[in-house]
Amino acid sequence: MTEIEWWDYDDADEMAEAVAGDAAFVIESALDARGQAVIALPGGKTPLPIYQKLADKQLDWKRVTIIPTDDRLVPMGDPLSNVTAMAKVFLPVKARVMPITSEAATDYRAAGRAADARLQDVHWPLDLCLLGVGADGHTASIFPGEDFEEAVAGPRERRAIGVMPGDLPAEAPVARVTLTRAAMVTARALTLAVTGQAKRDVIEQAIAQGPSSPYPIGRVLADVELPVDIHWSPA
Ligand SMILES: O=C1O[C@H](COP(=O)(O)O)[C@@H](O)[C@H](O)[C@H]1O
Repeated sequence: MTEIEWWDYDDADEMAEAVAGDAAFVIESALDARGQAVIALPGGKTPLPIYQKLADKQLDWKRVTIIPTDDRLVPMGDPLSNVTAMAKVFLPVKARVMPITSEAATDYRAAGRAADARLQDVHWPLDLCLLGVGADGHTASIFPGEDFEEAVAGPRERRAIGVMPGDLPAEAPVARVTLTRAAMVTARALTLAVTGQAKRDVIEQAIAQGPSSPYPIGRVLADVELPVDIHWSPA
């Protein structure tokens, strides 16, 4: 059973400050130990204040690689592109922001294979994997649907796959590329940052269901070997 600790905050700004502080500590430790750090950050809207507070930290950003936990198959620059949002904040501080999608891929599965190949060049495991959660219980871009089992229980060495959500989410109704569960849970630090009571209810239910949870976040968090921190604020 996974050891999970909840951290509650009054608001999203307070949560962002704490999560950015923890992430900076992890990055600093990796830089001290290895001279480089590799972290995965979630997309969507919730982490935007965290990006900014993290980028404001005095770190040797040139030696930090940032990859999205997942991305939508849209052109670079599109408002739905997770890596574009990260690049806007972290390129000015000179971090290496690495896309996991490319416009050249012919279909979502090919895009997933290309991402997996590209990620073989990155130092592994991740120093930090920060995850978000959707109101429907998806995390990164692991959704119920035909690619679900492959994403949560595929070969351990596979780092990324292409995914077509069974029900396309209204806020971003497109195919995706996502890190696999294996790539995420082998990170040296695994952390979630979420807002809102509805998401908290879904996560608590998913954790209680354990490995048989129909929610992606439940499958990802079941039987994780390292302790997991969940940062939460009401809005
Ligand atoms: O589609 C996605 O959604 C989740 C949740 O996003 P949020 O805006 O509700 O915080 C996100 O974690 C994931 O990376 C993203 O691609």
